[in-house]
Amino acid sequence: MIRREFKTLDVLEVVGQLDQACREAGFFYVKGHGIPDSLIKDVKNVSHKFFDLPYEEKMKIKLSPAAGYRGYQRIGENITKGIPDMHEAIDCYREITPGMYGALGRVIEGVNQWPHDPPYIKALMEEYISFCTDLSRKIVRGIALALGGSADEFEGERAGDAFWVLRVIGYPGVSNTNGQNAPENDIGCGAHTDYGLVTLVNQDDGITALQVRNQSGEWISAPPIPGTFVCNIGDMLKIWSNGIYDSTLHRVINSSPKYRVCVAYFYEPNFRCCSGASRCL
Ligand SMILES: O=C(O)CCC(=O)C(=O)O
Ligand SMILES: [Fe+2]
Repeated sequence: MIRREFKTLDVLEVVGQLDQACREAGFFYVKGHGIPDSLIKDVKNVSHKFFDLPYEEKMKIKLSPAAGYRGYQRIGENITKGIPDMHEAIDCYREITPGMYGALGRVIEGVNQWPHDPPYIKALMEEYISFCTDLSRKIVRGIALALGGSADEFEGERAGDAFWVLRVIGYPGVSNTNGQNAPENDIGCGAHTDYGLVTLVNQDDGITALQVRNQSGEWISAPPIPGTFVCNIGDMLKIWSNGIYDSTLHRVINSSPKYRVCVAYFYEPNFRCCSGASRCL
């Protein structure tokens, strides 16, 4: 009995902290999340190995309409507000079998394209995605409570079968020309808000590149804290919270000479949520 009361208090405390972070910043760190540290690191290590490969190798899993827009995207292919981003990436989505979502889903039907080497990468990434889905669901349950709803407010028809996205992103370091650092830092990812519910950012330790815009309009760094995820709110959660929580602008500038990897997991509503479910919006 006493144990139970303690548990309720713990939940209330975390929910209170979530509420404050979502109202004030739209960004927070998540620790004690239960995802094994070894898995979090392995995911980044295999990503580094992939981006280290020659361009022709990476192009073997090239993103294409025929592959449901899944696969490798070369540097500069991703555009934010008209400007090419200085990153390369592997884009993955919840897999969609033919006909699953009718005509609307056809464009994104397909399975993810994983590098062939190392052979275990597919299983590793799929395990990671499954952990991220569970963790995101828990965070969103906490957010639902923080908004005064029931814990499962955003489950079922809304996000019970999240159309998640995983982006494995690589940002080249600042090049060293004639022994001097280049004066200008390229924008790794231009200022944007994420469009979904919540994002889990698993970034390389030791490189500070992610920047978040605060309420005074200043860019604040969100440095990596080992063992944690940076989590941020997307536009759909802003809408579902009636604007009580805001999706915050952020950008990436890798000023370090080191190549930086970030594996970003985006937890989204169900694919059909806004087209088929009567409870939505
Ligand atoms: O690289 C990062 O730290 C964040 C990337 C990001 O904001 C995004 O992919 O939406
Ligand atoms: Fe983002």
